[in-house]
Amino acid sequence: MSVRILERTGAIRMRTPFGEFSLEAFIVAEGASIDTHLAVVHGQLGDTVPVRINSACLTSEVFGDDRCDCAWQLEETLRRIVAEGSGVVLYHQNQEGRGIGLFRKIQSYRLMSEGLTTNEAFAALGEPTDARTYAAAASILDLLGVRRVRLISNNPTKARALREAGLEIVEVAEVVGAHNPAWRSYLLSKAQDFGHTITLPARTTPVVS
Ligand SMILES: Nc1nc2c(ncn2[C@@H]2O[C@H](COP(=O)(O)OP(=O)(O)OP(=O)(O)O)[C@@H](O)[C@H]2O)c(=O)[nH]1
Ligand SMILES: [Zn+2]
Repeated sequence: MSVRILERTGAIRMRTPFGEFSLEAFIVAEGASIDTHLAVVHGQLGDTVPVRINSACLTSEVFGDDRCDCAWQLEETLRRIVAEGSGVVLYHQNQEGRGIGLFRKIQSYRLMSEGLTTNEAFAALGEPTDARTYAAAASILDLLGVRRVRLISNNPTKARALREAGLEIVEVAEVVGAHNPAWRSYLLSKAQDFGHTITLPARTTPVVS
């Protein structure tokens, strides 16, 4: 589907607990949909650029809901980018709930609290399990002059989409919140049901004396 960037704001400066970033908003048309996307940039972008494509997860990022590691992934990415000196986060607010939107995502959580798996919940709602596309991300990267990417992600679909759009992916770096037991079943479900590359340490069995 063809993507057109209709408008861009120009960058503003953001000072965050992780460091300084510039932030720019873009209005992007993709087929019939028109959405706002953000590019968050740190430092002078080099030849190979650390990049994360981040789908909104309001429950985690605003309220700290502990069912998923989304807020931690975003924060960890910002920390890594600052440590490395430069990089880009593309933040897609319209991709909440893997593209089904906030209302439908909460409905899917409700169904999951009644015992359905993630996939069963999407099926019950008549939604595709992952409605996201990454053409807007590729177009914004192009505008920013990014050609070679070190992708910070566990999702092989994101890497494939950027490659198909003509970007060179030199590495895919996992970003897995393996340290928090609360996220374990979420991460296992992503690896099993969505084919994500997620390395988890084996669960240690408590020694009973
Ligand atoms: N509907 C629904 N959406 C979920 C569920 N769990 C996570 N999400 C959404 O999935 C998206 C996760 O986005 P990303 O952080 O880009 O994650 P990803 O596609 O797994 O890829 P990486 O994090 O890059 O490895 C967010 O939009 C969440 O709101 C769920 O159980 N149901
Ligand atoms: Zn989440």
